[in-house]
Amino acid sequence: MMTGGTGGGGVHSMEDEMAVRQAELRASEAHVEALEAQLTEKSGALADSLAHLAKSQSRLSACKTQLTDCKAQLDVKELELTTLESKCNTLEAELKEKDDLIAKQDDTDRLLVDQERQLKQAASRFRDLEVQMRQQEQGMKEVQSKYTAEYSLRRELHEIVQELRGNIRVLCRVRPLKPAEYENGDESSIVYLPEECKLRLTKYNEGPFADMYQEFEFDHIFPETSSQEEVFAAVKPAVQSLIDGFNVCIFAYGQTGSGKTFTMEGVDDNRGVNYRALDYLFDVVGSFPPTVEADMEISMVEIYNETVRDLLAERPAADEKLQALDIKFSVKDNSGYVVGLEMRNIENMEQVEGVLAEGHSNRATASTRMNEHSSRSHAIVSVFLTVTNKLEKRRTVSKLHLIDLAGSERLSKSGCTSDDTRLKESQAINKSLSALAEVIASLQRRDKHIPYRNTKLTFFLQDSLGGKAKTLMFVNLSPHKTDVSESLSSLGESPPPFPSAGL
Ligand SMILES: Nc1ncnc2c1ncn2[C@@H]1O[C@H](COP(=O)(O)OP(=O)(O)OP(=O)(O)O)[C@@H](O)[C@H]1O
Repeated sequence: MMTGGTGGGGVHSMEDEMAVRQAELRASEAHVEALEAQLTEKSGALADSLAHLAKSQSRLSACKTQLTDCKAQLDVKELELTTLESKCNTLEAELKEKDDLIAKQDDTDRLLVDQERQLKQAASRFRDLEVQMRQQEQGMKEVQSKYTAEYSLRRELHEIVQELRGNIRVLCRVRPLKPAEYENGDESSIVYLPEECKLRLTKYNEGPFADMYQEFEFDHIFPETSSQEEVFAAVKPAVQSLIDGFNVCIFAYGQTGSGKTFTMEGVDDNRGVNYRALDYLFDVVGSFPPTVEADMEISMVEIYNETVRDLLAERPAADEKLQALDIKFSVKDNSGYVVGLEMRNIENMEQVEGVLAEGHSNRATASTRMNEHSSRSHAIVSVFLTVTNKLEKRRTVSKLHLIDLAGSERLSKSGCTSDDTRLKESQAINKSLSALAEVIASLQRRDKHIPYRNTKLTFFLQDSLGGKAKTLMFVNLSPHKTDVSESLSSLGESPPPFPSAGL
């Protein structure tokens, strides 16, 4: 642009400046071009870089996928590894168990070898023992046959002796006077023994008939001084008969207080027939050879007023009476038997003591007046013996009845007839004692019919009275003068027709 003052010179400077500016423009354009060229270059480079990046990213993503796959595979492998490890552990444990088993098996094998060796030794020892046993068996057979021969001989001899003596033996035992009977120093006894088996009973002590006496004969008489041992010695053969297979009855008969219970049971420190018989039985049975076996059972009954009571039965209540039992007939034994009778197995004297004590205590509880009751009832202890000879395959069963009879006093003595209980008791006792006497008498007469069934006592004892059975009767006597009537009565005689002088 031209200004007024300067004319032509301002155009030039403007042209110059324009030229400068153009030159600058051109330079700038050239620079822009250069920059553009650079930009294009850079853009190309960037595009390359981007393409490279895209490639790299795609490679990365492929790598990542690969990595995920690898990881998944790794997990699977890890799982497999864990399973394998656990399998490995199990196998290791199994292996250890197998090792232990093998070790044990080795021990067992060693033990087996050892046991085999021991077994061989035992077998050889067994063979030796067998030989020894056969020899001993042979020896034993010889001993057994000797024993059997000796036993039969002894049995035969015993039988002959018993037959000579008779199957019913009557023995008399006189008890000593009791201190209370020594009246005013009077120690005289009405019993005198002129001979071993003869007894003389003084009927009157003084006065016109002082010399009167009556004599009685027995198979044996035991005077006042006889001991329980001496009495048992006479009973032993009867007990032996039991072992030989015969039934045996041992009775004690006599008035109350004449010594029946003392003879049969005895006292604590001086036992009687019952205990001594059982003691003897255990001795004999204990000496049997091993081929002979014995089994013993015991029962205990009481017969009171024709009622049988089992003294070993369980009492319904502590203070109640024992139940009455029935006697029925057994065709097999041809005898009466008590239905439901309690039998106790006995193997030694301690058991016997226990059973008999139990029976006595039952008898005592059953009565309010024990002493009177026991005098007025029959007590029967029965022993059942079974002997089995295993070699001879023979078995014998025999019974021993030990009977403490009720007091035999006559009605007039036993009390006033107005007492109903006493009267009934006396009648029952009289009935059974006379039935027993009748049975024994008919046996001695060898009657065809023996009246066993008349009373419970004879019915119960049927198979042990008569036939081959042995009976032993003790007649117990009091030596005191006030008992003379009863003593005569016990001996089967009528009492003196009038009161004895001095009594
Ligand atoms: N041989 C004897 N030696 C010594 N004492 C005896 C003898 N016999 C009997 N006694 C005694 O005489 C008393 C009566 O005897 P025991 O009781 O045996 O008579 P019992 O006939 O059985 O009488 P019960 O019929 O009343 O039972 C008892 O004290 C008893 O100890």
